[in-house]
Amino acid sequence: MTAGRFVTFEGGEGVGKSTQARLLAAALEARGVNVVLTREPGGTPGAETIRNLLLANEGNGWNARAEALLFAAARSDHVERLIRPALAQGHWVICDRFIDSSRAYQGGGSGLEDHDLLNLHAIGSAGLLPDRTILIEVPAEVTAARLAQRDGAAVDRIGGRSAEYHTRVAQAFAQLADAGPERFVRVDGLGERDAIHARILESLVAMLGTTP
Ligand SMILES: Nc1ncnc2c1ncn2[C@@H]1O[C@H](COP(=O)(O)OP(=O)(O)OP(=O)(O)O)[C@@H](O)[C@H]1O
Ligand SMILES: Cc1cn([C@H]2C[C@H](O)[C@@H](COP(=O)(O)O)O2)c(=O)[nH]c1=O
Repeated sequence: MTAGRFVTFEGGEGVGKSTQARLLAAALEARGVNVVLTREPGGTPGAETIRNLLLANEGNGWNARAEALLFAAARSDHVERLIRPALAQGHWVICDRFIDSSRAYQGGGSGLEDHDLLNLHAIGSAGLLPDRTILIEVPAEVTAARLAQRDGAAVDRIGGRSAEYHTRVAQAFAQLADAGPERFVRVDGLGERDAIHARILESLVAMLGTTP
């Protein structure tokens, strides 16, 4: 049996990651590919519990290092119990956020060092990296309107941070993509959902071994 493929979606809040992850999963399943669609933080019962600890607005929250440790712990459980077994069975794993979110949010946004975050990932998840990472980029004023329509006034602990914080996150994502063109694909998330989906599928043709 061939090993599966691991594709992640990254980007700021409301850029369309979940929408595009679902469209990609459906397109792959229609081609007969076994797909596991999952998300971070979360994807296993333990990691979903940690998600609630991280994102709930109740309580005092976490300092940046504690936050990074909690994301790494959630990821460790997710990788060990869901992602690696699925890949070993030849499934494609499509994950809505992964290690690059820690590098962009806890690194770019909160100021932790990239090598420290990669060390945590080495300890927690043996450094597993995706085969392909789709970075979706949308201007902040557009995502603000989308999120207002989707969530109203509700924001979680990290989504509710300042505009400056989220600008640093977006810049960090762009820098990661520029530094890793062999893994990252940068996708313009403006426009029709289906047109964006078509561009993403096109970028995965070589991995699929067929035309889109
Ligand atoms: N291309 C698009 N054009 C307009 N609206 C879109 C587009 N793609 C997604 N949306 C809408 O924007 C909102 C955010 O999309 P989605 O939930 O997929 O983003 P996300 O990046 O996963 O967000 P978050 O990080 O907050 O979970 C949703 O209401 C979705 O229906
Ligand atoms: C994996 C991961 C996530 N985050 C942040 C990014 C978002 O604000 C939330 C997740 O919410 P979503 O609606 O599911 O996108 O968590 C982070 O800061 N660091 C991470 O590693």
